[in-house]
Amino acid sequence: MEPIHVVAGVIRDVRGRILLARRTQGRDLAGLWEFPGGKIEPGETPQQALQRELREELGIEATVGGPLIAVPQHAPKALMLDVYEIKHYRNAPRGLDGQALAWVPPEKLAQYAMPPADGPVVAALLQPDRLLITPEPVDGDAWLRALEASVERHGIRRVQLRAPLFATSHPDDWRRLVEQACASLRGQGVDVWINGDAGLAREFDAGLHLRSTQLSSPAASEWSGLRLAASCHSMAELQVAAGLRCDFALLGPVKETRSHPGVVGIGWNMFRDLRAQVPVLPVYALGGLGSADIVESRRNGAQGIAAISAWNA
Ligand SMILES: Nc1nc2c([nH]c(=O)n2[C@H]2C[C@H](O)[C@@H](COP(=O)(O)OP(=O)(O)OP(=O)(O)O)O2)c(=O)[nH]1
Ligand SMILES: [Mg+2]
Repeated sequence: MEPIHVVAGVIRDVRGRILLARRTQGRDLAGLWEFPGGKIEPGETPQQALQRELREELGIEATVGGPLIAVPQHAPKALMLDVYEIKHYRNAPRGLDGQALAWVPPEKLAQYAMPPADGPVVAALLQPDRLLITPEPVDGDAWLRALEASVERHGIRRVQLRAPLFATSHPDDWRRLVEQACASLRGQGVDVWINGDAGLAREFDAGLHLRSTQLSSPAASEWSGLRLAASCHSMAELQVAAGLRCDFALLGPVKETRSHPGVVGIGWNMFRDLRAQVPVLPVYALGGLGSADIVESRRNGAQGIAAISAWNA
């Protein structure tokens, strides 16, 4: 069955607060808060449908801006939640269907109970659209300098420290590099994640990025109290990541990568289908992708892209 195409708008006031509407009684998802909008009718473009919905529900005349994210959802209802920024609007929004309205500071959005497909929308508004994954160090000091330069130059706000080979062969050197990287990246305002090692994540107060192999036998007690993220290659792994309440997951490879020549990617259609099985969870696309792919990733329901080599320069 074709998914229902729903359009919704991110409407802001002069203080940067975002408008949520509460679904009225007697409809599905009653009582939950949502971005104002509704179903596209035959013959309408998404922009036309959104203008109409905002006029009907709020009494505003809106100019629809750029797309934010299109979240595919498989169950309980097959739908595509297609969200746009609203650039300008005339008139003050009113709840014309009797729905309650709330102007919510972005950092408080998570306090409102929303439908599952809104999880990735809120994440798209609040969390970085790029995740830098470090390469293996050859020379530790050069690795650290290159990491700092890359973060600075490309405005990166989320980093995964990953070097499975070096961490195994030089554990003490790796620990020292992680300590230094955590200190300096935090000074640059970066959200830091450590690959695989719960002890280091705890010691340096970073998030723990789980390898896909760690998802097959989750060590929930060892990970308790840590922020978690996970690398996934299948629906089963994504479901474990969602069950662990990971902040986000990585899914790929979407395209063939330099590090794995000959391994064919899953492509965007498969990415979208897998992503649709795990509402709520923000998912970065990984594998052969760079900044130029962010817009396409968002059209396929991704938080953005993760890459080892895209921002090394
Ligand atoms: N508008 C909106 N709908 C959402 C959001 N998240 C989410 O899962 N949905 C779902 C709920 C519904 O199943 C569907 C929207 O359908 P709806 O019933 O509100 O559609 P509508 O405004 O055209 O109203 P109706 O006349 O058909 O009742 O999308 C969201 O943030 N905003
Ligand atoms: Mg509606």
